[in-house]
Amino acid sequence: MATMTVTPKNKPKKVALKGMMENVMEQFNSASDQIELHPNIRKILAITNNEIVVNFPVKMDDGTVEIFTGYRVQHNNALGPYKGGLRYHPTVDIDAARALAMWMTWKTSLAGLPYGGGKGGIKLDPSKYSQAELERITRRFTFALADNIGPEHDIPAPDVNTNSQTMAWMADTYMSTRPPAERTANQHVVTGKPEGSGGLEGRDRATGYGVFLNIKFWAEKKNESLKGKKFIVQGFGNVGYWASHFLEKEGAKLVAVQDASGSIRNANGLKVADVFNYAQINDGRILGFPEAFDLDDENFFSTECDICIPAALGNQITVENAPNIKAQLIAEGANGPTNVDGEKILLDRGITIIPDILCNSGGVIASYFEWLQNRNGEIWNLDDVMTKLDKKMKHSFDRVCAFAKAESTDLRTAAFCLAIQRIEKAYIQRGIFP
Ligand SMILES: NC(=O)C1=CN([C@@H]2O[C@H](COP(=O)(O)OP(=O)(O)OC[C@H]3O[C@@H](n4cnc5c(N)ncnc54)[C@H](O)[C@@H]3O)[C@@H](O)[C@H]2O)C=CC1
Ligand SMILES: O=C(O)CCC(=O)C(=O)O
Repeated sequence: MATMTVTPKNKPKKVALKGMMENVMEQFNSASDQIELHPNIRKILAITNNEIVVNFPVKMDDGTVEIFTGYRVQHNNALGPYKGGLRYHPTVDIDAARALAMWMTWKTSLAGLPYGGGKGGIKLDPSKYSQAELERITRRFTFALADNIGPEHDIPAPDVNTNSQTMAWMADTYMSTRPPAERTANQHVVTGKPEGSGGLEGRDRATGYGVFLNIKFWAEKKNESLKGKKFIVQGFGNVGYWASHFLEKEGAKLVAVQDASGSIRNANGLKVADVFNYAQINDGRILGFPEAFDLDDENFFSTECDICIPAALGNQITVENAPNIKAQLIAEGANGPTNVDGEKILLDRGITIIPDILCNSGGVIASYFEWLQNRNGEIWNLDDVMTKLDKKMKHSFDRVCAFAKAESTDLRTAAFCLAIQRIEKAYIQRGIFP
């Protein structure tokens, strides 16, 4: 099934992206204290390597010119090229890009990939632009970034409101800036491309599948079945939809969904494919789905359920709603959906959180497979992709759980410790910081 076209919210909702940098720094500092990170390496990892901000003009359909601001933050490349998505959203700014780039560094490190971390995007509301305008915006942005990205330097991918079409435009524009003999050899400048243009079969579902796998591993550890478990999902785009799809296949029941248009619920279960199909013909919005009741956005997270999957934006679970969450498990599909203060409340209440850098790492792992496929001139099949993904995710899950148990700490701190330790080791091995 294709990735749904998603339009951003059209009504006010609390989205406090401002605190994302403070959150990721608190998480980093607490893990660094725990592992007694080398002070020099701590200094390096606490800041971003490069921050690229570009203002570029684009001609609109009506002939006027609009200026857009795009960002690419390259946090760290000690383990390999910068890697991470590009987001098109009104909340994109330098602070959000910095925080998201840092999370990418920890995510790629934890997953054992030969990558560092980067992230970026354009501050814009894509619902206000035609497809032709979005294509021109993407191509101008890529052209503006061209000297700062590259298949062995910085490799963007899809994120909120970007998809395989966006990546195809980016690859095409980037390749056109290279000398003729090098053009097609550069298609792995981005991952998440359409399958006909170097993309990997399975990259579309990889993040949601990875979220599902983490939930399955958690249930197996508790000797519980997912059959009949109730779950709620915030964000019904690429990640939220696919996570729901795989959970439903395993017998779990979707009981509430929230997207940018609003929230819906049905305690008897919402059919994932029906909600998806409804949104497809409704500008990507779930609100108004006939077999559901509307739900106040404020009450979404307090819906009765076993599993809660935030798969939209950052800072969604906070001190305001954490006390009312009913789920036993938060599986973070989004990046930074739980802020540090909200997390303390959840942990005190005995709720397990599978942290973003572990839970949603299926996407970047599949991106790595796509990059290898392009680099080696291969075409991988879906079965191989899913099997390899499964194996890698299980390995990460087990390592994080084992570390958390051995150190009597929570899963996020464990994931951060493992991720930072791998980077520390690389710096030390190079002999730069005796
Ligand atoms: N696409 C990928 O492969 C990966 C995505 N992620 C993260 O997962 C999250 C979702 O990404 P995608 O599914 O790719 O994006 P998407 O653009 O496909 O979907 C985003 C969804 O969030 C909803 N949304 C937006 N604002 C909202 C709000 N204020 N309240 C409730 N819902 C809202 C949208 O309506 C849409 O349903 C992001 O945090 C992203 O960084 C993480 C790893 C990989
Ligand atoms: O696939 C990728 O390279 C990165 C995806 C991403 O942006 C993320 O994991 O947050």
